[in-house]
Amino acid sequence: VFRRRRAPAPAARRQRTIKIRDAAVARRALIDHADVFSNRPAALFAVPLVTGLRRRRSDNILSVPYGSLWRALRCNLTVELLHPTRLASIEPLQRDAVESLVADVADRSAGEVVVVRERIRAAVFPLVVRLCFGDGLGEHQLRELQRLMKDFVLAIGDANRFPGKSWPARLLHWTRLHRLRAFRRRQADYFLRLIAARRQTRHTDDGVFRPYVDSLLDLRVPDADNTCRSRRALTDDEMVSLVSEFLGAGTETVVSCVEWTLAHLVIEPEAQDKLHREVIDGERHRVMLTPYLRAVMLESLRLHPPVPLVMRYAHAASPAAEEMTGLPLPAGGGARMHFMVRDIGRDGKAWTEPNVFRPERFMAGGEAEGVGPLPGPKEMRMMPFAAGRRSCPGMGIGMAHVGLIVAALVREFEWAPAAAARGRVDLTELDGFFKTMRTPLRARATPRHARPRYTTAYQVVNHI
Ligand code: HEM
Repeated sequence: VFRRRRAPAPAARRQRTIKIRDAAVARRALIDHADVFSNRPAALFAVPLVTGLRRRRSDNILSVPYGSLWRALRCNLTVELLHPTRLASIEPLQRDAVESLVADVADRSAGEVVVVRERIRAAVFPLVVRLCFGDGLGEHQLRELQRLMKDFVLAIGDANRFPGKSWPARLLHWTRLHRLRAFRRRQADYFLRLIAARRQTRHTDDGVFRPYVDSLLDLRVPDADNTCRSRRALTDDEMVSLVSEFLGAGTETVVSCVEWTLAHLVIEPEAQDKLHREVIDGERHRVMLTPYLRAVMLESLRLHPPVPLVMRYAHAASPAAEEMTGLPLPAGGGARMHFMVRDIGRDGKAWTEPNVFRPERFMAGGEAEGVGPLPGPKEMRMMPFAAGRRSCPGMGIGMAHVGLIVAALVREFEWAPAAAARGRVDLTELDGFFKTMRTPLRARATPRHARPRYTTAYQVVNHI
């Protein structure tokens, strides 16, 4: 029996993954050597399977290589929607979402168990859809969008488990492949129909803010030669990927962060009481992001960053990369860098009792006084929104959404574990597309007032 020997993989194709758990090393790479560490690996997910395209990258901000196209897309999102000066115009939409959430929970009979994740998603998703498409989508369209986004997350998971991209694998699993591609077509068709409708109506909309899709329709990005000499409109594929990214990133990160935060407040009634007192007091002074609320959110993000792993691709040719990691990178091959966000936030060398939920560490006089959601100019202790040029542009709006929701839920209800859980909350993490709770949080919400007081007069634009 003859078996052909396998030729060793050429050096240029061999890739090595380096895991980084040290905040100082991560800071040096992502901030000091940003030129080297501003690209993600080409195949973040099994993109060709999900997109059905003969491309290795998707077309969204997260995936495009560092360069003029990325700059144009990111700048558009930031300037048009996420910049702190835009938060004031988004506030009425946030308030609608919070009011509908409070009404939704209050509608349940006192003491009824609430599956927290489902209720939060039901309030946040319509908000994100309004930010994306503006007003005017009906209940039916909203439900269809929600179903597509749920299927999208499942499709990514399925594609990542796909047994290979070779032709035999494709033939053997053609039904799965067919399903994935059909899904992508369905998603694209539906998004493009909504985008086309928006193209017709956007000039007659006198809303206070400009939805994301309007800005994408007007955007002109650098042409294929990657210089800024000629510009073009976005393709349909790009529009679909960007809308999908906006709906997914804008919803699931916030849902995950609120669920984890509430889980800790359910376990620790003293922290919940303290937060309740402070929220009431803050309301009197028309301040939303009070110090303890901010501390609770940061502590939750430190322990449970919704994106637990940040990936980068560093080219081998760079001496900076070698110097930074202290590891010889494979000649010609480059290396994948995995920045372990969750491990950095729980590093025993940087944090006392790192696995304990203790918001006080972020308060005045605490060990992490002055630490914020993004790394400071000199020191980095945690990175829930990553760091450097490709850090999260949605940090401000994400923190504002989470803060408003947590404040309203604690102001209106007293939260306790579901009786069936015998007072226990399972904090086991599930590694998926985002880091979520393995068992969705189920809690009892007892109204604190005879009738919920939905309307608030917060100033959202507030020191995040
Ligand atoms: C609590 C909320 C959020 C958290 C914890 C979070 C976290 C992150 C992290 C860690 C990254 C970096 C990923 C990497 O480098 O591989 C990221 C990137 C990104 N996030 Fe967020 N995010 C949140 C909310 C949002 C929101 C609300 C939006 C938009 C509406 C958003 C849009 C994006 C985009 C477009 C990127 C890619 C940036 C780039 O490559 O330049 N995120 N986010």
